[in-house]
Amino acid sequence: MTAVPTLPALSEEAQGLATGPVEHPLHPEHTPTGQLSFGAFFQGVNSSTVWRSERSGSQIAWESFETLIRTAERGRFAAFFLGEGLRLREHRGVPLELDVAGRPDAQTLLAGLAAITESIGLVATQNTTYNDPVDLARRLQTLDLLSGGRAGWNIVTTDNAWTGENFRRGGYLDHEDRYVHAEAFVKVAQQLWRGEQIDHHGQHYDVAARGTLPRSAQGEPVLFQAGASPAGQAFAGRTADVIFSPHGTLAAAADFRRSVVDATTAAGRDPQAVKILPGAEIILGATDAEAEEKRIWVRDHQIGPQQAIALLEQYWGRDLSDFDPDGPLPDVEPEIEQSDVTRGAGFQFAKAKELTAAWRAEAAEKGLSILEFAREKSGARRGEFVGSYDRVADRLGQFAALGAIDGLNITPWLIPSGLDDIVNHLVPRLQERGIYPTEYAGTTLRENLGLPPVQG
Ligand SMILES: Cc1cc2nc3c(=O)[nH]c(=O)nc-3n(C[C@H](O)[C@H](O)[C@H](O)COP(=O)(O)O)c2cc1C
Repeated sequence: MTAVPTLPALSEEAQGLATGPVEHPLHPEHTPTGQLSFGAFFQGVNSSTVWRSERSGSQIAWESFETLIRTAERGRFAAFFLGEGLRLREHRGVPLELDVAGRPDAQTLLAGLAAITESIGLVATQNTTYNDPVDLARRLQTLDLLSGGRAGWNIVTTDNAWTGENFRRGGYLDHEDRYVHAEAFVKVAQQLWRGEQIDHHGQHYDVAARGTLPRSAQGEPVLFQAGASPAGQAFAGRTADVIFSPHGTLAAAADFRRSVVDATTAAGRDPQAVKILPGAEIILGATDAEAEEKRIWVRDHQIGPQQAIALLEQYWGRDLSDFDPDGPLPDVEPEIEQSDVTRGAGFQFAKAKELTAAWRAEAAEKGLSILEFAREKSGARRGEFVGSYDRVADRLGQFAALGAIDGLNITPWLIPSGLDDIVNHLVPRLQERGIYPTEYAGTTLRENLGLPPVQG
Protein backbone atom coordinates (compact mmCIF):
# COMPACT_ATOMS: atom_id res chain seq x y z
CA MET A 1 0.00 0.00 0.00
CA THR A 2 1.20 3.50 -0.73
CA ALA A 3 1.54 6.29 1.78
CA VAL A 4 -1.48 8.55 1.84
CA PRO A 5 -2.25 11.93 3.35
CA THR A 6 -3.87 12.07 6.76
CA LEU A 7 -7.59 12.62 7.07
CA PRO A 8 -8.88 16.14 6.67
CA ALA A 9 -10.17 17.81 9.81
CA LEU A 10 -13.77 17.35 10.87
CA SER A 11 -16.43 19.24 8.95
CA GLU A 12 -17.23 22.72 10.23
CA GLU A 13 -20.36 21.68 12.06
CA ALA A 14 -18.61 18.73 13.62
CA GLN A 15 -15.69 20.91 14.70
CA GLY A 16 -18.08 23.36 16.27
CA LEU A 17 -19.62 20.58 18.28
CA ALA A 18 -16.27 19.08 19.11
CA THR A 19 -14.94 22.23 20.75
CA GLY A 20 -17.49 22.52 23.54
CA PRO A 21 -20.29 20.79 25.34
CA VAL A 22 -23.57 20.40 23.49
CA GLU A 23 -25.78 22.93 25.19
CA HIS A 24 -29.14 22.30 23.62
CA PRO A 25 -30.99 19.22 22.51
CA LEU A 26 -31.59 19.13 18.78
CA HIS A 27 -35.30 19.41 19.35
CA PRO A 28 -36.95 21.05 22.36
CA GLU A 29 -38.99 17.93 23.00
CA HIS A 30 -36.19 15.41 22.54
CA THR A 31 -33.83 14.34 25.32
CA PRO A 32 -30.67 12.55 24.15
CA THR A 33 -30.03 9.27 25.93
CA GLY A 34 -26.30 9.61 25.25
CA GLN A 35 -26.27 5.88 24.43
CA LEU A 36 -25.65 3.99 21.20
CA SER A 37 -26.74 0.58 19.91
CA PHE A 38 -25.25 -1.19 16.90
CA GLY A 39 -26.86 -3.35 14.27
CA ALA A 40 -24.93 -5.40 11.71
CA PHE A 41 -26.41 -5.14 8.23
CA PHE A 42 -25.44 -8.10 6.05
CA GLN A 43 -26.00 -6.61 2.61
CA GLY A 44 -25.52 -9.81 0.64
CA VAL A 45 -25.78 -8.12 -2.72
CA ASN A 46 -24.27 -4.77 -3.65
CA SER A 47 -20.86 -3.48 -4.64
CA SER A 48 -20.35 -1.76 -1.27
CA THR A 49 -19.10 -5.12 0.02
CA VAL A 50 -15.71 -6.25 -1.29
CA TRP A 51 -16.20 -9.58 -3.01
CA ARG A 52 -12.97 -9.59 -5.06
CA SER A 53 -10.40 -10.45 -2.40
CA GLU A 54 -8.94 -13.70 -1.12
CA ARG A 55 -10.30 -12.60 2.29
CA SER A 56 -13.89 -12.46 0.98
CA GLY A 57 -16.36 -15.19 1.88
CA SER A 58 -19.55 -16.19 0.12
CA GLN A 59 -22.71 -14.09 0.34
CA ILE A 60 -24.85 -17.23 0.67
CA ALA A 61 -22.70 -19.65 2.72
CA TRP A 62 -23.87 -20.45 6.24
CA GLU A 63 -20.31 -19.96 7.49
CA SER A 64 -20.42 -16.27 6.46
CA PHE A 65 -23.60 -15.61 8.44
CA GLU A 66 -22.43 -17.64 11.42
CA THR A 67 -19.04 -15.92 11.68
CA LEU A 68 -20.50 -12.46 11.33
CA ILE A 69 -23.32 -12.90 13.83
CA ARG A 70 -21.00 -14.47 16.41
CA THR A 71 -18.67 -11.48 16.10
CA ALA A 72 -21.58 -9.06 16.39
CA GLU A 73 -22.88 -10.81 19.50
CA ARG A 74 -19.42 -10.75 21.05
CA GLY A 75 -19.53 -6.99 20.45
CA ARG A 76 -22.93 -6.70 22.17
CA PHE A 77 -24.65 -5.62 18.95
CA ALA A 78 -28.38 -5.17 19.49
CA ALA A 79 -29.36 -6.60 16.12
CA PHE A 80 -28.33 -8.65 13.12
CA PHE A 81 -30.10 -7.31 10.09
CA LEU A 82 -30.87 -8.87 6.71
CA GLY A 83 -32.01 -6.88 3.67
CA GLU A 84 -34.35 -8.13 0.98
CA GLY A 85 -34.12 -8.03 -2.79
CA LEU A 86 -36.73 -10.14 -4.52
CA ARG A 87 -35.52 -9.71 -8.08
CA LEU A 88 -32.02 -9.40 -9.44
CA ARG A 89 -31.18 -6.07 -10.98
CA GLU A 90 -30.44 -6.28 -14.67
CA HIS A 91 -28.68 -4.42 -17.38
CA ARG A 92 -29.25 -5.22 -21.04
CA GLY A 93 -31.09 -8.40 -20.08
CA VAL A 94 -28.42 -9.89 -17.82
CA PRO A 95 -27.80 -9.52 -14.06
CA LEU A 96 -26.04 -6.30 -13.18
CA GLU A 97 -22.26 -6.62 -12.94
CA LEU A 98 -22.21 -4.27 -9.96
CA ASP A 99 -23.99 -6.78 -7.75
CA VAL A 100 -23.26 -10.19 -6.45
CA ALA A 101 -26.26 -12.24 -7.53
CA GLY A 102 -28.68 -13.82 -5.12
CA ARG A 103 -29.62 -13.44 -1.51
CA PRO A 104 -31.13 -16.22 0.63
CA ASP A 105 -34.48 -15.84 2.37
CA ALA A 106 -34.09 -13.80 5.56
CA GLN A 107 -36.52 -15.58 7.84
CA THR A 108 -35.18 -19.05 7.11
CA LEU A 109 -31.66 -17.84 7.82
CA LEU A 110 -32.60 -15.96 10.96
CA ALA A 111 -34.40 -19.01 12.37
CA GLY A 112 -31.14 -20.95 11.98
CA LEU A 113 -29.10 -18.13 13.50
CA ALA A 114 -31.50 -17.94 16.47
CA ALA A 115 -30.35 -21.42 17.43
CA ILE A 116 -26.65 -20.49 17.66
CA THR A 117 -27.04 -17.13 19.45
CA GLU A 118 -28.50 -16.02 22.77
CA SER A 119 -29.04 -12.30 22.93
CA ILE A 120 -28.68 -10.55 19.59
CA GLY A 121 -31.82 -9.36 17.80
CA LEU A 122 -32.78 -10.89 14.43
CA VAL A 123 -34.27 -8.42 11.97
CA ALA A 124 -35.80 -9.42 8.64
CA THR A 125 -36.50 -6.89 5.91
CA GLN A 126 -39.87 -7.84 4.40
CA ASN A 127 -41.95 -5.76 2.05
CA THR A 128 -45.60 -4.97 2.58
CA THR A 129 -46.43 -4.69 -1.11
CA TYR A 130 -45.95 -8.26 -2.31
CA ASN A 131 -46.41 -10.28 0.88
CA ASP A 132 -49.64 -11.44 2.45
CA PRO A 133 -50.22 -9.95 5.92
CA VAL A 134 -51.62 -13.06 7.60
CA ASP A 135 -48.83 -15.30 6.33
CA LEU A 136 -46.03 -12.81 7.03
CA ALA A 137 -47.34 -11.95 10.51
CA ARG A 138 -47.39 -15.62 11.43
CA ARG A 139 -43.86 -16.24 10.19
CA LEU A 140 -42.48 -13.21 12.02
CA GLN A 141 -44.29 -14.19 15.18
CA THR A 142 -42.85 -17.70 14.88
CA LEU A 143 -39.33 -16.24 14.66
CA ASP A 144 -40.08 -14.07 17.69
CA LEU A 145 -41.29 -17.05 19.71
CA LEU A 146 -38.46 -19.38 18.65
CA SER A 147 -35.82 -16.79 19.50
CA GLY A 148 -37.23 -15.84 22.89
CA GLY A 149 -38.39 -12.38 21.81
CA ARG A 150 -35.54 -11.31 19.56
CA ALA A 151 -37.30 -10.75 16.23
CA GLY A 152 -37.61 -7.48 14.34
CA TRP A 153 -39.36 -6.62 11.09
CA ASN A 154 -37.81 -4.00 8.84
CA ILE A 155 -40.86 -2.77 6.95
CA VAL A 156 -40.14 -1.73 3.37
CA THR A 157 -42.65 -0.79 0.70
CA THR A 158 -40.74 -1.79 -2.48
CA ASP A 159 -43.60 -0.97 -4.78
CA ASN A 160 -41.76 -1.01 -8.09
CA ALA A 161 -43.19 -2.85 -11.08
CA TRP A 162 -39.88 -4.59 -11.71
CA THR A 163 -40.15 -6.49 -8.42
CA GLY A 164 -43.92 -6.82 -8.87
CA GLU A 165 -43.50 -8.84 -12.06
CA ASN A 166 -42.11 -11.63 -9.87
CA PHE A 167 -45.54 -11.83 -8.31
CA ARG A 168 -47.67 -11.35 -11.44
CA ARG A 169 -48.50 -7.93 -10.00
CA GLY A 170 -46.15 -5.55 -11.78
CA GLY A 171 -46.93 -1.98 -10.81
CA TYR A 172 -50.27 -2.77 -9.22
CA LEU A 173 -49.85 -0.29 -6.37
CA ASP A 174 -49.59 3.43 -7.11
CA HIS A 175 -46.48 4.97 -5.59
CA GLU A 176 -48.48 7.38 -3.42
CA ASP A 177 -50.61 4.53 -2.02
CA ARG A 178 -47.78 2.34 -0.80
CA TYR A 179 -47.66 3.70 2.77
CA VAL A 180 -51.47 3.66 3.05
CA HIS A 181 -51.28 0.03 2.06
CA ALA A 182 -48.33 -0.59 4.41
CA GLU A 183 -50.22 0.88 7.34
CA ALA A 184 -53.25 -1.34 6.79
CA PHE A 185 -50.90 -4.32 6.42
CA VAL A 186 -49.06 -3.62 9.68
CA LYS A 187 -52.34 -3.08 11.52
CA VAL A 188 -53.52 -6.54 10.45
CA ALA A 189 -50.22 -8.06 11.61
CA GLN A 190 -50.46 -6.34 15.01
CA GLN A 191 -54.03 -7.49 15.51
CA LEU A 192 -53.01 -11.06 14.78
CA TRP A 193 -50.06 -10.85 17.18
CA ARG A 194 -52.43 -9.55 19.85
CA GLY A 195 -54.89 -12.39 19.27
CA GLU A 196 -57.64 -10.09 18.03
CA GLN A 197 -60.32 -11.12 15.58
CA ILE A 198 -59.77 -9.41 12.22
CA ASP A 199 -62.39 -8.52 9.72
CA HIS A 200 -60.59 -6.34 7.23
CA HIS A 201 -62.09 -5.57 3.83
CA GLY A 202 -59.83 -3.10 2.11
CA GLN A 203 -58.80 -2.03 -1.36
CA HIS A 204 -56.06 -4.64 -1.67
CA TYR A 205 -57.14 -7.66 0.36
CA ASP A 206 -59.90 -9.17 2.45
CA VAL A 207 -58.95 -10.80 5.73
CA ALA A 208 -61.10 -12.64 8.22
CA ALA A 209 -58.71 -14.23 10.70
CA ARG A 210 -57.56 -14.62 14.27
CA GLY A 211 -53.99 -15.02 15.57
CA THR A 212 -52.94 -18.61 16.16
CA LEU A 213 -49.89 -18.17 18.42
CA PRO A 214 -49.22 -16.90 21.93
CA ARG A 215 -47.34 -13.66 22.54
CA SER A 216 -43.53 -13.80 22.70
CA ALA A 217 -41.21 -12.73 25.51
CA GLN A 218 -41.18 -9.19 24.07
CA GLY A 219 -44.88 -9.22 23.17
CA GLU A 220 -44.40 -8.89 19.43
CA PRO A 221 -41.64 -8.18 16.90
CA VAL A 222 -39.93 -4.78 16.99
CA LEU A 223 -40.98 -2.64 14.02
CA PHE A 224 -38.21 -1.07 11.98
CA GLN A 225 -38.95 1.00 8.91
CA ALA A 226 -36.61 1.93 6.05
CA GLY A 227 -37.93 4.72 3.85
CA ALA A 228 -36.95 8.30 4.43
CA SER A 229 -39.43 10.34 2.37
CA PRO A 230 -41.88 12.61 4.25
CA ALA A 231 -44.58 9.95 3.77
CA GLY A 232 -42.16 7.32 5.11
CA GLN A 233 -41.34 9.46 8.14
CA ALA A 234 -45.02 10.10 8.85
CA PHE A 235 -45.67 6.37 8.65
CA ALA A 236 -42.75 5.70 11.00
CA GLY A 237 -43.98 8.43 13.36
CA ARG A 238 -47.30 6.65 13.69
CA THR A 239 -46.08 3.07 13.60
CA ALA A 240 -42.37 2.27 13.96
CA ASP A 241 -40.06 1.63 16.91
CA VAL A 242 -36.90 2.28 14.88
CA ILE A 243 -36.03 3.98 11.59
CA PHE A 244 -33.19 2.57 9.52
CA SER A 245 -32.18 5.83 7.84
CA PRO A 246 -29.77 6.76 5.06
CA HIS A 247 -28.62 9.94 6.91
CA GLY A 248 -25.21 9.19 8.41
CA THR A 249 -23.40 12.54 8.45
CA LEU A 250 -23.78 14.63 11.59
CA ALA A 251 -25.57 17.49 9.86
CA ALA A 252 -27.97 15.22 7.96
CA ALA A 253 -28.59 13.05 11.04
CA ALA A 254 -29.37 16.13 13.14
CA ASP A 255 -31.90 17.39 10.58
CA PHE A 256 -33.43 13.96 10.30
CA ARG A 257 -33.82 13.70 14.09
CA ARG A 258 -35.73 17.00 14.18
CA SER A 259 -37.96 15.87 11.39
CA VAL A 260 -38.65 12.45 12.95
CA VAL A 261 -39.44 13.97 16.36
CA ASP A 262 -41.94 16.26 14.61
CA ALA A 263 -43.52 13.29 12.82
CA THR A 264 -43.67 11.29 16.07
CA THR A 265 -45.22 14.04 18.18
CA ALA A 266 -47.66 14.88 15.35
CA ALA A 267 -48.88 11.29 15.69
CA GLY A 268 -49.44 11.85 19.42
CA ARG A 269 -46.55 9.64 20.49
CA ASP A 270 -43.73 10.25 22.95
CA PRO A 271 -40.94 12.34 21.28
CA GLN A 272 -38.42 9.60 22.18
CA ALA A 273 -40.60 6.79 20.80
CA VAL A 274 -38.78 6.29 17.50
CA LYS A 275 -35.09 5.36 17.56
CA ILE A 276 -32.89 6.25 14.60
CA LEU A 277 -30.13 3.97 13.32
CA PRO A 278 -28.52 5.25 10.09
CA GLY A 279 -26.74 2.82 7.81
CA ALA A 280 -22.97 3.30 8.03
CA GLU A 281 -19.65 1.98 6.84
CA ILE A 282 -16.87 2.15 9.40
CA ILE A 283 -13.21 1.92 8.34
CA LEU A 284 -10.71 1.89 11.19
CA GLY A 285 -6.96 1.82 11.76
CA ALA A 286 -4.55 2.32 14.64
CA THR A 287 -3.89 5.76 13.12
CA ASP A 288 -5.82 8.02 10.76
CA ALA A 289 -3.25 7.31 8.05
CA GLU A 290 -3.71 3.55 8.41
CA ALA A 291 -7.50 3.93 8.19
CA GLU A 292 -7.14 6.06 5.07
CA GLU A 293 -4.89 3.42 3.47
CA LYS A 294 -7.54 0.85 4.28
CA ARG A 295 -10.26 3.06 2.82
CA ILE A 296 -8.38 3.22 -0.46
CA TRP A 297 -7.93 -0.54 -0.44
CA VAL A 298 -11.68 -0.96 0.15
CA ARG A 299 -12.61 1.53 -2.56
CA ASP A 300 -10.27 -0.06 -5.10
CA HIS A 301 -11.59 -3.54 -4.35
CA GLN A 302 -15.23 -2.44 -4.46
CA ILE A 303 -14.90 -0.98 -7.94
CA GLY A 304 -12.60 -2.69 -10.47
CA PRO A 305 -12.43 -2.01 -14.25
CA GLN A 306 -15.46 -4.21 -15.02
CA GLN A 307 -17.61 -2.57 -12.33
CA ALA A 308 -16.53 0.89 -13.52
CA ILE A 309 -17.76 0.17 -17.06
CA ALA A 310 -20.98 -1.40 -15.67
CA LEU A 311 -21.59 1.68 -13.53
CA LEU A 312 -21.43 3.98 -16.57
CA GLU A 313 -23.59 1.62 -18.64
CA GLN A 314 -26.43 2.19 -16.16
CA TYR A 315 -26.65 5.77 -17.34
CA TRP A 316 -25.52 5.48 -20.95
CA GLY A 317 -27.92 2.56 -21.54
CA ARG A 318 -25.56 1.02 -24.10
CA ASP A 319 -22.67 -1.37 -24.33
CA LEU A 320 -19.47 0.45 -23.32
CA SER A 321 -17.22 -2.61 -23.09
CA ASP A 322 -14.99 -1.34 -25.92
CA PHE A 323 -13.97 1.68 -23.85
CA ASP A 324 -10.71 1.57 -21.93
CA PRO A 325 -11.33 1.84 -18.15
CA ASP A 326 -8.06 3.76 -17.90
CA GLY A 327 -9.15 6.20 -20.61
CA PRO A 328 -11.50 9.19 -20.54
CA LEU A 329 -15.27 8.92 -20.14
CA PRO A 330 -17.12 7.76 -23.30
CA ASP A 331 -17.53 10.52 -25.90
CA VAL A 332 -20.80 9.00 -27.16
CA GLU A 333 -24.34 10.03 -26.27
CA PRO A 334 -26.53 7.88 -23.99
CA GLU A 335 -29.25 5.79 -25.60
CA ILE A 336 -31.77 6.22 -22.80
CA GLU A 337 -33.62 9.29 -21.60
CA GLN A 338 -33.80 8.20 -18.00
CA SER A 339 -32.44 5.25 -16.02
CA ASP A 340 -35.04 2.96 -14.54
CA VAL A 341 -35.73 0.52 -11.76
CA THR A 342 -34.21 -2.50 -13.51
CA ARG A 343 -30.90 -0.87 -12.68
CA GLY A 344 -31.60 -0.62 -8.97
CA ALA A 345 -32.79 2.03 -6.56
CA GLY A 346 -29.60 4.07 -6.73
CA PHE A 347 -29.95 4.57 -10.46
CA GLN A 348 -33.61 5.46 -10.66
CA PHE A 349 -34.94 8.58 -12.25
CA ALA A 350 -31.57 9.99 -13.34
CA LYS A 351 -31.89 12.03 -16.55
CA ALA A 352 -29.30 10.30 -18.69
CA LYS A 353 -28.33 13.07 -21.13
CA GLU A 354 -27.87 15.75 -18.47
CA LEU A 355 -26.08 13.46 -16.08
CA THR A 356 -23.64 11.96 -18.58
CA ALA A 357 -22.76 15.43 -19.95
CA ALA A 358 -22.12 16.71 -16.43
CA TRP A 359 -19.99 13.65 -15.61
CA ARG A 360 -17.91 14.01 -18.79
CA ALA A 361 -17.20 17.64 -17.91
CA GLU A 362 -16.36 16.82 -14.30
CA ALA A 363 -14.02 13.94 -15.20
CA ALA A 364 -12.26 16.03 -17.87
CA GLU A 365 -11.78 18.91 -15.45
CA LYS A 366 -10.34 16.66 -12.75
CA GLY A 367 -8.35 14.57 -15.25
CA LEU A 368 -9.98 11.31 -14.13
CA SER A 369 -10.19 8.07 -16.10
CA ILE A 370 -13.36 5.94 -16.20
CA LEU A 371 -12.00 3.78 -13.36
CA GLU A 372 -10.90 6.71 -11.20
CA PHE A 373 -14.18 8.52 -11.78
CA ALA A 374 -16.31 5.46 -10.93
CA ARG A 375 -14.31 4.96 -7.72
CA GLU A 376 -14.79 8.56 -6.77
CA LYS A 377 -18.54 8.37 -7.40
CA SER A 378 -19.38 5.09 -5.75
CA GLY A 379 -16.49 3.72 -3.71
CA ALA A 380 -15.94 4.12 0.04
CA ARG A 381 -15.66 7.81 0.83
CA ARG A 382 -13.92 9.70 3.53
CA GLY A 383 -16.68 10.19 6.01
CA GLU A 384 -17.71 10.51 9.60
CA PHE A 385 -16.59 7.00 10.46
CA VAL A 386 -13.22 6.61 8.72
CA GLY A 387 -10.26 7.16 11.00
CA SER A 388 -8.29 5.93 13.98
CA TYR A 389 -10.11 3.96 16.67
CA ASP A 390 -10.03 6.97 18.97
CA ARG A 391 -11.10 9.47 16.35
CA VAL A 392 -14.16 7.43 15.38
CA ALA A 393 -14.99 6.74 19.05
CA ASP A 394 -14.81 10.47 19.78
CA ARG A 395 -16.93 11.28 16.78
CA LEU A 396 -19.57 8.78 17.84
CA GLY A 397 -19.45 10.41 21.26
CA GLN A 398 -20.49 13.69 19.59
CA PHE A 399 -23.39 12.01 17.81
CA ALA A 400 -24.52 10.40 21.06
CA ALA A 401 -24.20 13.57 23.17
CA LEU A 402 -26.19 15.53 20.64
CA GLY A 403 -28.81 12.80 20.35
CA ALA A 404 -28.58 12.88 16.55
CA ILE A 405 -28.76 9.08 16.38
CA ASP A 406 -29.46 6.14 18.69
CA GLY A 407 -26.81 4.00 17.05
CA LEU A 408 -25.69 2.70 13.67
CA ASN A 409 -26.66 -0.10 11.38
CA ILE A 410 -23.20 -1.09 10.17
CA THR A 411 -22.56 -2.60 6.75
CA PRO A 412 -19.28 -4.50 6.97
CA TRP A 413 -17.19 -3.90 3.85
CA LEU A 414 -15.80 -7.41 4.03
CA ILE A 415 -17.71 -10.63 4.71
CA PRO A 416 -17.22 -12.33 7.14
CA SER A 417 -14.36 -10.51 8.93
CA GLY A 418 -15.55 -6.90 8.42
CA LEU A 419 -16.75 -6.41 11.99
CA ASP A 420 -13.54 -7.63 13.66
CA ASP A 421 -11.88 -4.21 13.95
CA ILE A 422 -15.10 -2.67 15.23
CA VAL A 423 -15.66 -5.28 17.92
CA ASN A 424 -12.00 -5.56 18.94
CA HIS A 425 -11.03 -1.89 18.91
CA LEU A 426 -13.99 0.48 18.64
CA VAL A 427 -16.51 -1.16 20.96
CA PRO A 428 -14.10 -1.20 23.98
CA ARG A 429 -13.40 2.51 23.44
CA LEU A 430 -17.11 3.30 23.30
CA GLN A 431 -17.62 1.25 26.46
CA GLU A 432 -14.82 3.18 28.20
CA ARG A 433 -16.61 6.40 27.24
CA GLY A 434 -19.81 5.06 28.81
CA ILE A 435 -21.85 5.34 25.61
CA TYR A 436 -22.16 1.68 24.63
CA PRO A 437 -23.42 -1.35 26.61
CA THR A 438 -20.88 -3.62 28.28
CA GLU A 439 -23.54 -6.32 28.65
CA TYR A 440 -26.89 -7.00 27.07
CA ALA A 441 -29.58 -5.15 29.03
CA GLY A 442 -32.00 -8.05 28.76
CA THR A 443 -32.96 -11.06 26.73
CA THR A 444 -35.25 -9.41 24.18
CA LEU A 445 -34.55 -7.09 21.26
CA ARG A 446 -36.96 -4.54 22.70
CA GLU A 447 -34.98 -4.41 25.96
CA ASN A 448 -31.63 -4.28 24.18
CA LEU A 449 -32.71 -1.32 22.08
CA GLY A 450 -33.97 0.51 25.18
CA LEU A 451 -37.57 0.41 23.95
CA PRO A 452 -40.53 0.43 26.36
CA PRO A 453 -42.78 -2.64 26.64
CA VAL A 454 -45.15 -2.99 23.71
CA GLN A 455 -48.47 -1.17 23.95
CA GLY A 456 -51.65 -2.97 23.06
C1 LIG B 1 -31.61 2.49 4.68
C2 LIG B 1 -32.60 1.83 3.75
C3 LIG B 1 -32.56 0.45 3.55
C4 LIG B 1 -33.47 -0.17 2.69
N1 LIG B 1 -33.42 -1.53 2.49
C5 LIG B 1 -34.28 -2.12 1.63
C6 LIG B 1 -34.22 -3.53 1.40
O1 LIG B 1 -33.39 -4.26 1.94
N2 LIG B 1 -35.11 -4.06 0.52
C7 LIG B 1 -36.05 -3.29 -0.13
O2 LIG B 1 -36.82 -3.84 -0.90
N3 LIG B 1 -36.12 -1.96 0.07
C8 LIG B 1 -35.26 -1.36 0.92
N4 LIG B 1 -35.33 0.00 1.11
C9 LIG B 1 -36.28 0.78 0.27
C10 LIG B 1 -37.49 1.31 1.02
O3 LIG B 1 -38.36 0.35 1.42
C11 LIG B 1 -38.35 2.22 0.17
O4 LIG B 1 -38.96 1.48 -0.85
C12 LIG B 1 -37.57 3.32 -0.48
O5 LIG B 1 -36.66 3.89 0.43
C13 LIG B 1 -38.50 4.41 -0.92
O6 LIG B 1 -39.25 4.86 0.17
P1 LIG B 1 -39.20 6.37 0.59
O7 LIG B 1 -39.69 7.09 -0.63
O8 LIG B 1 -40.12 6.53 1.75
O9 LIG B 1 -37.78 6.69 0.94
C14 LIG B 1 -34.44 0.62 1.99
C15 LIG B 1 -34.47 2.00 2.21
C16 LIG B 1 -33.58 2.61 3.07
C17 LIG B 1 -33.68 4.11 3.27
